[in-house]
Amino acid sequence: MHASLIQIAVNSDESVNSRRERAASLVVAQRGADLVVLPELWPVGAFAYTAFAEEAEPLDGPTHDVMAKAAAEARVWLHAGSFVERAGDGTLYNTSLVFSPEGKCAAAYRKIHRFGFDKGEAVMMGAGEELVTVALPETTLGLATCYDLRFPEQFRGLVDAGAETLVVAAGWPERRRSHWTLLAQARAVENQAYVLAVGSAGTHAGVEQAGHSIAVDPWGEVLAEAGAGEEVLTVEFDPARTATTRAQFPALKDRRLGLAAPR
Ligand SMILES: O=C(O)CCC(=O)C(=O)O
Repeated sequence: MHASLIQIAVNSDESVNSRRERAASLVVAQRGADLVVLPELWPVGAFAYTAFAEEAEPLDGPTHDVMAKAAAEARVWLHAGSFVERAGDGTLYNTSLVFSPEGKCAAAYRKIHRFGFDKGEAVMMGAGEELVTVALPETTLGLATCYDLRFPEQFRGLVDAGAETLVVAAGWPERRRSHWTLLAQARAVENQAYVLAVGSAGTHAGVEQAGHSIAVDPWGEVLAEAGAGEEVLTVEFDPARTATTRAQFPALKDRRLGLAAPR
């Protein structure tokens, strides 16, 4: 399988419309890939909290339409990263969309773990309540967004639901880049799954983005890693290796669930 991870730059001096058009061109240029992935909240910027309400869109808004068209034009499966969704009741969500090569929306995932503690996304957005997997012809994707990467139970839940390739769309800050790389490898090793973790580049709202998108195999080996700037990271991988790794080193079968609480 050939995946293209689009580490787009999200800088404050570019408009949302311009970046949307640029992202679409980058997707279309990946024709020939099987899967293309964009990062978290790339239209507005993951830390541009003050613009969230103004740039919020319905599920079938401009980002949906532009990305559906780009997926169909490129004939690829497209994880279009996330955007600020305004639901029917007015609640904002950090929502990722996945499109088929025909441009049909195959899945929507609302970020489960909101970042910011007592500010930003954590107080401005609603939390997703559902795990989301997407069955591609070659592999089943399990979806996660940025801060979710710190919560192994979400990934185990995705594996229990059949995920073989874990896709993380992020807007991870440079300040904690060492955590990003370490956690991406940890999620791959403990779940014996591919991890495709896609961050953004650039600086917005005063927060420098880490870049360093990374593809990790089910043994925890790094297959490819981007630098800090805008870049399309391409990676070839054999999806069957998830099953062979799990069969040859069957640690997932040794899980002990339902242990007694300490006395
Ligand atoms: O967990 C982190 O260090 C970064 C999380 C984050 O930036 C986010 O979820 O938007």
